Amino acid sequence: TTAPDAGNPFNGYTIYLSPYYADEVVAAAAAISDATQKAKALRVKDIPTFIWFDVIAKTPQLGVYLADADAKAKASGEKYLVQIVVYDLPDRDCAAAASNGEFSIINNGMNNYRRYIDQLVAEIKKYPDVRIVAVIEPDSLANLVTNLNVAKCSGAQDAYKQGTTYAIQQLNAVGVYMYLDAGHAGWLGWPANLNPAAKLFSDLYKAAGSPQFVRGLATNVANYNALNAASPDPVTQGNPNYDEMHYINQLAPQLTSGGFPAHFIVDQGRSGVQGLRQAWGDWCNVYGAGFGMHPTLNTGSSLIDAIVWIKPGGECDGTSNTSAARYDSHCGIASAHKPAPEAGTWFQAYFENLVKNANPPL
Ligand SMILES: O=[N+]([O-])c1ccc(O[C@@H]2O[C@H](CO)[C@@H](O[C@@H]3O[C@H](CO)[C@@H](O[C@@H]4O[C@H](CO)[C@@H](O)[C@H](O)[C@H]4O)[C@H](O)[C@H]3O)[C@H](O)[C@H]2O)cc1
Ligand SMILES: [Mg+2]
Repeated sequence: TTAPDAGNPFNGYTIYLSPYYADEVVAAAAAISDATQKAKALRVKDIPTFIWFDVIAKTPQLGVYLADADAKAKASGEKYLVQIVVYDLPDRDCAAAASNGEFSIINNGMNNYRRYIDQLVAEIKKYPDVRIVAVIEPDSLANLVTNLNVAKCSGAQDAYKQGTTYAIQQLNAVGVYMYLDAGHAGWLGWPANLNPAAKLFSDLYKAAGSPQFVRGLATNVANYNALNAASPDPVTQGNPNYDEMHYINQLAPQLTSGGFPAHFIVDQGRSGVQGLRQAWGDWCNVYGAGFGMHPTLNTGSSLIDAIVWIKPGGECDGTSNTSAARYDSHCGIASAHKPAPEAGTWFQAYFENLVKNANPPL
């Protein structure tokens, strides 16, 4: 694979359903006694989400999924696309505690990260007929825009830049279509953050050699913002970019003029209900959230390739156990659903609420 297809990489492709998430959903539905809710829950297993590679031990599993997608493609005559999240930088999630990862900079982190990327690439090379869309490193570059005052983030600055650069260059060489994580309207969408964000993204993109398969940015990953809010959520007060569409419309021209003609994908997996948060910065297991707009290419904007579900609804954002090593206070606040298990593990009560509160209804 030398050059990307022009236009929207999702066009004409069948999205591969994560068996991992489907299994979680089937088990969750089995635990729901109400017949109506159980039926609604089961519908979620047929909605495509992104598969998160949050530990190096999961990298061989990518080959299993690619082989499965390849077989399904050959059996059906359809073209298959697998959605993944690359998420294993050393000193990960530097401004929070809930999703701290396995690698640390001081403990050979950069070598371990390159090994992680190399192992993903080795699996990808085996299945050239399966298209891959990858979200690159949620919460990494966004933290370099707003949190250099946090020691762990300023200490991780070089690692995040070198790591994401290595990732996009290596994945570009094997034809993976990529969207860099770009926080959300309530993070980088504040007017004061827009230009610094655009500069960081376009500088990194150009320094990496403008990799052709880097299609643009992913927004609202694991967050709750509306794509198009009917009216501004009160917590957005002070920010004219009160939803993802406003954020994208303001950011895109700054990226283009910076030499990065970006398109976007927007996570709506947990955006069905607005007006839930006490503060816009509340990000952990926000209570009352619902599954949102279903994945579609009918986005209403030429800037947005697809509405997607990136954070798999029902997988926890972080533990509420105050004595846990990865306890983050954001998971203990009023708007956080408690008690909550460790980040990434199944949060049954939360999933049941996502089903109940889904908008559009399941
Ligand atoms: O009135 N004004 O003019 C004005 C101007 C600027 C203001 O400051 C802005 O305030 C914003 C909050 O409103 C801050 O945004 C929050 O930043 C946090 C990281 O620091 C993010 O947390 C991450 O969330 C991820 C999931 O999204 C988690 O996976 C991850 O673990 C977790 O760490 C929150 O989402 C995000 O909402 C901005 O930094 C800050 O610059 C405020 C007012
Ligand atoms: Mg997180």
